[in-house]
Amino acid sequence: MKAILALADGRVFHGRAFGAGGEITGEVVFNTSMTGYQEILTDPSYCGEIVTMTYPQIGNYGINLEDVESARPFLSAFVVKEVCEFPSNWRSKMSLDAYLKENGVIGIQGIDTRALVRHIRDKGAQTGIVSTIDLDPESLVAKARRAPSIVGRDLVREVTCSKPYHWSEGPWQLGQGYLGAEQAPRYKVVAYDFGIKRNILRNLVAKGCDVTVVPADTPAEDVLAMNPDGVFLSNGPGDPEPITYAQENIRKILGKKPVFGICLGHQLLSLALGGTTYKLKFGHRGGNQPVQRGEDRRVEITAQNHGFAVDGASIQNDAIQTHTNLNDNTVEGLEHKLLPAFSVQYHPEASPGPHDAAYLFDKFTAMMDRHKQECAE
Ligand SMILES: NC(=O)CC[C@H](N)C(=O)O
Repeated sequence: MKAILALADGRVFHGRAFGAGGEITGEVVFNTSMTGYQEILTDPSYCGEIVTMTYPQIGNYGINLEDVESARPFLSAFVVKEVCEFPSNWRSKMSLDAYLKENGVIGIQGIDTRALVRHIRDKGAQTGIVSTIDLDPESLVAKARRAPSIVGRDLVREVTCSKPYHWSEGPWQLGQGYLGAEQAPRYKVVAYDFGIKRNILRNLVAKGCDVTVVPADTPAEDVLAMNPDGVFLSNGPGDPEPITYAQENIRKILGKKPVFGICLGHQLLSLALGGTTYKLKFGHRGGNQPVQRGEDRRVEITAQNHGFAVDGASIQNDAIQTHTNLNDNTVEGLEHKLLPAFSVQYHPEASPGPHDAAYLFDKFTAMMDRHKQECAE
């Protein structure tokens, strides 16, 4: 079956449908990870986005029931050069095609993804449409132009949990699957779910945290009433600016409890501090982004997935820029000058991606230890 991907600026790509049929709009972005398509499909941060994989063949190891980062895929559509029809892996339970069909996600293959990515890099990420129903390029471009932009929309409400829940699953081990907590938890953490990835929760459990996940709009008063040792701000989709309720809650928690933010959490923390964010030309998505830690100039290869960034100058009175992206010098990490709060724009939990930044979870527990001690004195 034929399918078309059309961009708002008029560029059109013809391909073949896989997964579910239909029509959907979204911000067209690309991810440079060579593996990890399951984790990418189920990362709620991709809500509202049409994701293109730069790796040319996707689906080789099929779909298993373990490598998921949330309950289901949240992205709008999936764009690939070639889908592997005969997956091979001992954990595989079904093909990528069958998985996308089951979850109602539209796929398009046979696309010259190199040409598409070069176009996005030159012209910028923009709204697009994928359709298996309407195959008229002009009509599709017109629909893409009319579709809402990702800027200014609250997508967090579409992915956050509806009620609080407790998380106790730890990291995965070969032959054993996901482990439980190895030790009695030493820290009580409340994690704001703006679209949280499970591997963040697993990393927190591995470091001795007892984690309660709460909906994105949970009032700060309710979180503080739980008396946690620390508050975690998760990743999540879309533009951080319209998520004003989260910024207000973070402002009320700052200084009272240690705070650690990742990706959208980092952007929301910066906005809560009075900083500003802006949309990057085409974002950072992949498992090979070089980031330098200012303190000792150590370079980490990081996993990333974001289209917005923090303006460093806007927060320099309150926070130190701890990490910098070596590709484009954008802000990758912050630490408050006086209060126990820090955040990174990238994904230390990886999944998929390199584990160079896993030390940040220890930084959070060390911060909670220090704060506990200071409160006891
Ligand atoms: N992974 C994330 O949390 C992404 C943050 C935000 N949605 C962005 O695109 O910049």
